[in-house]
Amino acid sequence: MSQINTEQGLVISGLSTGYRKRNIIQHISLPPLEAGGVYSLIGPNAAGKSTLMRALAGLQSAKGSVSLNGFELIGKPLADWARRVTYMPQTLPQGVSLNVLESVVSALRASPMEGDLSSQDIKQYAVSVLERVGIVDLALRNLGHLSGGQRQLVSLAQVLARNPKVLLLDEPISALDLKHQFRVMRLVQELARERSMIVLVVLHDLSVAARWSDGIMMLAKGAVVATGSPAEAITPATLGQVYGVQARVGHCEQGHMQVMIDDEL
Ligand SMILES: Nc1ncnc2c1ncn2[C@@H]1O[C@H](COP(=O)(O)OP(=O)(O)OP(=O)(O)O)[C@@H](O)[C@H]1O
Repeated sequence: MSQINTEQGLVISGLSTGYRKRNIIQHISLPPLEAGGVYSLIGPNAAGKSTLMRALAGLQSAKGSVSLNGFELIGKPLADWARRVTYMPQTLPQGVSLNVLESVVSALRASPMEGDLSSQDIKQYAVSVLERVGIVDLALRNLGHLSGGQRQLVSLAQVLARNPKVLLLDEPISALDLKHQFRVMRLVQELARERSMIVLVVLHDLSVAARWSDGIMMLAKGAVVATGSPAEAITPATLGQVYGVQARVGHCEQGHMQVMIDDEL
């Protein structure tokens, strides 16, 4: 049996998961993810990022250890995960006949963290979350009538409203324009700090990942290839090995890391 783990943060150790006929994530261990930190999970298509995220949300059976502040989650009922971890999947809500505000309220009502809030309090809180995400003007619009980017912002509001200890975001800015990408990443970082939340986010834009992350986990073929600070994990060598590209890593005038691709290898 596993030892009692007193380590703080989210600790992933010897984790394996996959599908009925195929193991995808192969016995991975990561440095602890700390409260208040934003961590990016990066890697090529089909590396296993979403599979790992679903396992960390308790939505897929897994072996090994996932512990939060010493509480082992593997083997526990979904309710134990849901009290601590909220997951925003890659796919966006479709054709739901709710308006935006109602959809955030119903996400809150479904949340085990709702507590004893009155209906009025829940609604006010939902409005404050829409304000924070910058979409309060969409509050009364039907979800089914929104653009892809607007729906992605609503999904984000739904998960942020639940105020989890661990927030898992699977490609949360894939449908957003440049300004909204920036705004969402800044908001996610601010909320992680304010609420001492652990955020793990899947991103494909490595310059964005480098700019907003406290730590990077680079995954390829279900295994961890590099971890550490953005500068430690994102290098021409790891980019060549994992993505098969000839890349340069530089810095812009403001000092932010920039990843540039020169060619395929
Ligand atoms: N429901 C499923 N049943 C069987 N295999 C699956 C299922 N979902 C994903 N896979 C397989 O698991 C592997 C990892 O997929 P996953 O979606 O985790 O990758 P990813 O890194 O998130 O990719 P992307 O960047 O393209 O979103 C792929 O080979 C995929 O075909």
